[in-house]
Amino acid sequence: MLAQRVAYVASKNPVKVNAVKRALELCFPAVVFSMVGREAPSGVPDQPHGDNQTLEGVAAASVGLGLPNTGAAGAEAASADAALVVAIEGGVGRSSGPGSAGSLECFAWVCVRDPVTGAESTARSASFALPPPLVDLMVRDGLELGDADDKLFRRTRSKQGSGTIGHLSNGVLDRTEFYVQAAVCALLPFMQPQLYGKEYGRLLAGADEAGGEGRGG
Ligand SMILES: O=P(O)(O)OP(=O)(O)OP(=O)(O)OC[C@H]1O[C@@H](n2cnc3c(O)ncnc32)[C@H](O)[C@@H]1O
Repeated sequence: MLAQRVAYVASKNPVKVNAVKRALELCFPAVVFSMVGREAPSGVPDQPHGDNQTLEGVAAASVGLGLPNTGAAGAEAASADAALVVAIEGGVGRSSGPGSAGSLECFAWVCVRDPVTGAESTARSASFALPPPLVDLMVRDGLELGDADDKLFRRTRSKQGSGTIGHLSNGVLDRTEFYVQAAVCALLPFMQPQLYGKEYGRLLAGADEAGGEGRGG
């Protein structure tokens, strides 16, 4: 019998919930996850700028949703079935790469927390350069990337669909896939607790027990 666990995502954006679900399924094939998406305060602007602000937002969101004794959501997350809390925060920042130095690039940070042990892991996504017409709308009109994208490419709620990366890559890579890889990277310590530390081991220990019980019965 497969172990059942609840995974909390600090957003209701289906792109983020689906990306985390796919990453968890790939990383932990012996566990069946039910996903709960809830908004959690990041304490940073809707469009975070730079690595520091984006990281600050993703860390705050994962704590706000998952820590025990932070209200009903926290208590629930601390229950035996609660496996992990995952937050993803998209950010933009100045690129330092040759050829694109000074232009804006888009990236995300992912933070994964075990709400019981407090073990935490973060990873940064890949990044891509934003084209000048999009940057103009963001800088001149103060729009967040998703709104600038909708306006420039005449789309609706693009941030809940293929995202800017989906449009720019002609569908080669969509926002969900873009986040799946980053989420897998953030999950590595939870997959290899014998290498990263026993505080990351609760999920697998629980899954092994449930799998063992199932095989025995
Ligand atoms: O509901 P929440 O969780 O806030 O989801 P969001 O999509 O609004 O929140 P983020 O803070 O993660 O994203 C910041 C902005 O980056 C935008 N964005 C659009 N396409 C993107 C892409 O392909 N990759 C990363 N960010 C993208 C997104 O639409 C937002 O306007």
